[in-house]
Amino acid sequence: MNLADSAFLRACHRRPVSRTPVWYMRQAGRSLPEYLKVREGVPMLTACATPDLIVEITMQPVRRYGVDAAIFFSDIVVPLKAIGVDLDIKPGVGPVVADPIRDAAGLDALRPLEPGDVAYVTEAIGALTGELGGTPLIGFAGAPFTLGSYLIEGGPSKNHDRTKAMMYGEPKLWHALMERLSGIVLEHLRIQIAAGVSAVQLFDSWVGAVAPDDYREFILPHTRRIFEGVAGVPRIHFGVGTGELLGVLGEAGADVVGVDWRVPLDEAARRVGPGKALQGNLDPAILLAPWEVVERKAREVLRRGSAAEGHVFNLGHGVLPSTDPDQLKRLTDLVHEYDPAS
Ligand SMILES: Cc1c2[nH]c(c1CCC(=O)O)Cc1[nH]c(c(CCC(=O)O)c1C)Cc1[nH]c(c(CCC(=O)O)c1C)Cc1[nH]c(c(C)c1CCC(=O)O)C2
Repeated sequence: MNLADSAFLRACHRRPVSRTPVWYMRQAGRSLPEYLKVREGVPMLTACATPDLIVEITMQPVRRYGVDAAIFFSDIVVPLKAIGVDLDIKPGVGPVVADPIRDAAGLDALRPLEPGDVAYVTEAIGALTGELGGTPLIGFAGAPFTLGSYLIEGGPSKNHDRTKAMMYGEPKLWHALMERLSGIVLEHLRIQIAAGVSAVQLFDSWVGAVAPDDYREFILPHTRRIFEGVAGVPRIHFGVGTGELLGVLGEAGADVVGVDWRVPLDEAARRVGPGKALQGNLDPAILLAPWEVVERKAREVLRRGSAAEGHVFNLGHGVLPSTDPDQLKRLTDLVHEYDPAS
């Protein structure tokens, strides 16, 4: 099948589809026994820099579930590690940064990214596009706010206090940091597109912590620059807890807006405005409930999703590690059996 005819790319472009496309954030990972097996004894960031492992892990959920898109196996901190930022991913914790950025001198750690820094990414994407055939591959990057939060806080954070303190208290430093990160993110996405990905997703996972006016002032110019720089493939923009931000996210320039489970998709379509497809939004925790509950809730997502100009079925955030893979397989089949014209 021709890639451009894939249900996923058609839905991103708001064209009619014969079935609703589906993939899952974090579809590759700890809920899969075959993932745990190949990751045995291999640190996360080592796996992310090893083309054979990247290819195998990216393919695992495609083989098992028959999803309509693959997502490149990596992490949002990979480009930062690649330019020499001293960080690690601690199991059960997340990214931890050795020297958090707190002042202008800290910006020196962020030099521009060059293709040679992530040659393993280019190599793995080349191999994957061959293996995937007609299944699109999604490239991704973390957005400047979410990456900035890890760099400023030094690790995962509940309230992003230091991040906001810099944003409100030192706006010049904040914008300088966002500018450096935008440059790195933009280059990382361009490298992935040049290597052959069919779509890109910008993960601004923690941006729901910010009010709409502050998003417009402190973040929007930077996300706009990124999306303008990668026109040519569908651009997906995702964050958690963004119900109040959906309107302003719609202004950032993506083709598809990812929605978490807190806002039903028909309401999200109204908030985002015309000219966008939506992606989402089953609560990942629902997959821990009996199948009958999953089925009822998934049908509700599909029904409400039909109010959007295009709908890519997904969870409202990543697959939880304790998810039974059989539930995801059944869910994938259910979405495929649903008639989007009904
Ligand atoms: C915030 C964020 C991170 N990383 C990412 C985000 C944005 C998406 C989101 O909001 O979930 C993005 C990411 N990280 C990973 C992927 C793989 C692709 C996919 O979606 O299948 C993607 C898209 C692999 C991973 N990234 C990570 C794992 C688990 C580590 C492991 O398996 O050893 C995987 C499979 C580690 C990681 N990296 C990060 C966290 C919070 C964690 C979890 C820490 C933990 O609980 O163990 C930072």
